Amino acid sequence: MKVTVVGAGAVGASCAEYIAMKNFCSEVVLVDIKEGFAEGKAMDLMQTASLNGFDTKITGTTGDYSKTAGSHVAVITSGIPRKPGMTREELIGINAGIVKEVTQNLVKNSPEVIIIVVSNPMDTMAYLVHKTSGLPKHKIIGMGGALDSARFKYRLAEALESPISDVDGMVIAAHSDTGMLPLLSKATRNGVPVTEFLDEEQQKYVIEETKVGGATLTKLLGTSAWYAPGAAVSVMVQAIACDQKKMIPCSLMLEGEYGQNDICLGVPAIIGANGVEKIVNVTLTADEQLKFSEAANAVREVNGDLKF
Ligand SMILES: NC(=O)C1=CN([C@@H]2O[C@H](COP(=O)(O)OP(=O)(O)OC[C@H]3O[C@@H](n4cnc5c(N)ncnc54)[C@H](O)[C@@H]3O)[C@@H](O)[C@H]2O)C=CC1
Ligand SMILES: O=C([O-])CC(=O)C(=O)O
Repeated sequence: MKVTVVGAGAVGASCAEYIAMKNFCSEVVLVDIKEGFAEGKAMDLMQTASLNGFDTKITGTTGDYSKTAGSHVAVITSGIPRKPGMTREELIGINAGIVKEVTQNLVKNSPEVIIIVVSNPMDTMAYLVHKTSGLPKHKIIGMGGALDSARFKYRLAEALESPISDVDGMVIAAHSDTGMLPLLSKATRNGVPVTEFLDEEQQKYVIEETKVGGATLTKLLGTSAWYAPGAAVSVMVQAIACDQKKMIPCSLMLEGEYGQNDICLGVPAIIGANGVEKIVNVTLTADEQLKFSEAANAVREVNGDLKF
């Protein structure tokens, strides 16, 4: 299994590192536009192989897409990250052009590829890939929900004063500060609804901190996060590589599901060898359904700024 990661920056390199350390792929190719950068990151990572015990071969290239030919999966992390005080949506002007060009190069060299979109604003970038790649819809997957759900579980465990492995939960809708929808009604601690343990104030705290999880880290770091984003991508790539049929919330093109059409939004899906095997329809409360629709309206407005 060959995986290409475009963008050898913070998220791309973290993603390549987690994929290699989990040892399920034969080859990872890093691509960047900055001269020598991907080659350098690949060499540095390869020099951890004997220390960390993996056999995945990692190579790097400055923009030579012929080296990516025959990739089963490609991850797009190229583009600029936000700075403190910015929204993800403000990145559209620069990132849309980059994502479009990268997508064309990837598909030209790997016509059968499955693309995982990471660059922000992610739901809109995933939509752009649908409109410009010519790939079938089950082969385009936006990464947001896997990361946001991990942050939700972190905040739930904090409020519950429990180990993270005791909690389960999922975030759907948009990968944005206001459009994320942590499904508190379905979150559990060892099968027991978390609402039985947390009072209203604690529930509100968990939801609000989850939604601004990326902004909180951006303020602390001066740029956006990379460890959890890289780990989230590696889980998605592994689900495809190992045909795990794992249920992961991902940003997918909706055609009637959750009452939406012609938009990419986070919904739970079964991820396996074919990419998206199935979108899972979860029953939402009336309030959750309303919030999902509001998130859709906001993403649709951002999508309106795209030029194809
Ligand atoms: N969907 C999600 O959950 C997350 C999305 N992100 C997004 O991922 C993107 C990358 O973030 P970082 O890695 O922190 O940024 P970074 O600046 O560390 O890395 C981006 C890399 O992309 C490269 N690049 C730019 N144009 C390129 C092109 N045309 N071809 C190939 N490479 C190109 C740059 O040279 C740079 O090395 C940002 O848009 C960020 O907002 C970040 C974290 C989570
Ligand atoms: O916050 C950002 O800009 C990067 C991102 O999407 C995340 O970490 O969730």
